[in-house]
Amino acid sequence: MSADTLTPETVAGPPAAAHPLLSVRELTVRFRMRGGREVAAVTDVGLDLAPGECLALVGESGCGKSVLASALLGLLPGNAHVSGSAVLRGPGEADGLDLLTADEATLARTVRGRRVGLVPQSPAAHLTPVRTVRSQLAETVRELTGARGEELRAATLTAAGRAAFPADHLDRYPHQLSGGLAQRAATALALVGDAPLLLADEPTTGLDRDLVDRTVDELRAHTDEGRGLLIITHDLAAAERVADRVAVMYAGRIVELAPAPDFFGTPGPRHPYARGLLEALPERSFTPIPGMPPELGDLPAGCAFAPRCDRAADVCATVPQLTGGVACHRPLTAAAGEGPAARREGSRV
Ligand SMILES: Nc1ncnc2c1ncn2[C@@H]1O[C@H](COP(=O)(O)OP(=O)(O)OP(=O)(O)O)[C@@H](O)[C@H]1O
Ligand code: NI
Repeated sequence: MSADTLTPETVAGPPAAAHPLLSVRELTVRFRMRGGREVAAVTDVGLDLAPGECLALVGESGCGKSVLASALLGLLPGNAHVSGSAVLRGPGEADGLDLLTADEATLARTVRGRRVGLVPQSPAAHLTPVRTVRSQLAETVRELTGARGEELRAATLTAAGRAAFPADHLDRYPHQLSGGLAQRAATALALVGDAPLLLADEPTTGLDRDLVDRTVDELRAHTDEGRGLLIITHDLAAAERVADRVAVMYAGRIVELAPAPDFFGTPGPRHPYARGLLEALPERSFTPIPGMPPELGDLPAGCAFAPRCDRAADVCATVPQLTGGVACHRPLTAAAGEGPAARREGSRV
């Protein structure tokens, strides 16, 4: 394209940046409990996922990661109130489909398993108890690819192999599987349709390190040819291995969104909570974050992390917005020698 054909839109970036695969805006999920109490599971979440990108969503237990994934698939229970938007776009599709307002028939027929795949957090609960893994896998392969006969048998074996599910266990029923094998069966099922967007919720629970690496590498391979991967994980080493960007969630909000090399390397995390998560790792300073996450039904006013934060000040009495990739009034700066890289060098010399 010559310079004189450039419009403000083309100057702003390539088409991939202009049309992300997934655009989430102001996603909020509240559960209405008996007695009128509300649980703010997800608050004002915004993020984009580009074609071919892997985003890792990390954060302590109960911070809203799985609720976010369930919202994208229309799988929340009836007492959930959802607002905001989550637009999924096919290649070259400018408008896309808002997953939050799509009707159940659309979600069931065209979204779940086809446009959006899910590796569920509790695989045992998602496998059909009365059927063998082979039968469940074959049915999914047949439905999503149309394969029949010998082709179907071979494709079923290939699907099992992608998630390192051993062929000699295919005739077992879910209750005959260990947690790790059930996890691999669920991963195999989720990979079958090569869905443009894959949500993997704790896909490596119960796996040893070799299998963790193999599983996340296979999930990462899913992003070839412009597919996207949102991986929810407690395993920061796995996130570092496969993610392009990291989103850190705390008490229902995204508090940091950063390129993975910046986050895990230099300058390191900028939100004090994100730094705390990294520093809690045994291979870092092995120091837990003091205190406990707040109750989502009873959030403090202002920054929800302030009661646990060694940098909290008066300004933290208001909720910080996510600007420039961090939602903190007093973010860490590498220049001040506060990043984890600087701390590590200081403590190990
Ligand atoms: N059906 C529901 N009704 C009421 N509250 C719910 C419901 N489902 C989830 N929650 C609440 O929403 C919050 C977020 O839960 P979520 O499962 O998303 O956490 P998570 O970040 O995935 O944690 P983990 O890492 O343990 O899987 C929790 O406090 C949970 O109690
Ligand atoms: Ni979860």
